[in-house]
Amino acid sequence: MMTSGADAHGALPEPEEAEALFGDALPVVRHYVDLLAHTGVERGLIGPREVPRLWDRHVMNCAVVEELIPKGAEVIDVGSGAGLPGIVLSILRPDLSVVLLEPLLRRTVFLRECLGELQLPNASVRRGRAEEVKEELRADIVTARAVAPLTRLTGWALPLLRKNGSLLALKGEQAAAELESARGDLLKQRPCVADVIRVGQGKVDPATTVVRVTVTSESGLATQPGSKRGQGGRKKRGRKR
Ligand SMILES: C[S@@+](CC[C@H](N)C(=O)[O-])C[C@H]1O[C@@H](n2cnc3c(N)ncnc32)[C@H](O)[C@@H]1O
Repeated sequence: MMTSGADAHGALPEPEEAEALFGDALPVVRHYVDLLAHTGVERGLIGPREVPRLWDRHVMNCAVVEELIPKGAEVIDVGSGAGLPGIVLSILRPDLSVVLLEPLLRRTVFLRECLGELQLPNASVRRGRAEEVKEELRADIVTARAVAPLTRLTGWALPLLRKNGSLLALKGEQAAAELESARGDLLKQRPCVADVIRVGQGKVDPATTVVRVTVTSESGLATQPGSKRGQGGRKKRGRKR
């Protein structure tokens, strides 16, 4: 059972900036924060010490990544955990189609319950590891936060991307150094360009640091005749069926 309501885990200070950031979506975001602070903590998905900083350090920090996602994009959130950043993005951007990819059953149960409670028809949950779904899933954007070091992460994420698609890896202060030491390996994995971007300036403090890796070649799957295309085998929207 999902629990929420009266706050048993300490105050949940909502930053003033939340209203401007989320607009009409704010009530749904509040509900999600409440689920994280209660059910998420009870089930061991969120550390109790994270509760007072759920808004700024987790939810808002993830939300600003939407600046880098084109309209109507298909997104895979690799290692979604309790839904960060995938659930936040699906609340904020109803135009997106988001797959929350997560191997651990306990977490996928929570994610499915959240999608039901928050009524998010533009998101779905897929239980699995990124390296296991590369023959099936394709996306325009792959997001990942706190999942793996960059070289391992790109090994999982780049095969999931369509040509010109991007991995958006939410990283900390060491992002630029991590990218520089990984650059040679990235190019061996798949032709790509990579940079470090700070998003959410003036909306979140500190701004969110993202390593963006954009692939410049077709994926193997997309060029195979008769192969499944798109998420879960769906053809990409707008293409002739
Ligand atoms: C530290 S948690 C981060 C969760 C969430 N992204 C966040 O920022 O709160 C890392 C998550 O990555 C998942 N994970 C680990 N290896 C994975 C893989 N190969 N493919 C997909 N997810 C993976 C774990 O199960 C876990 O939920």
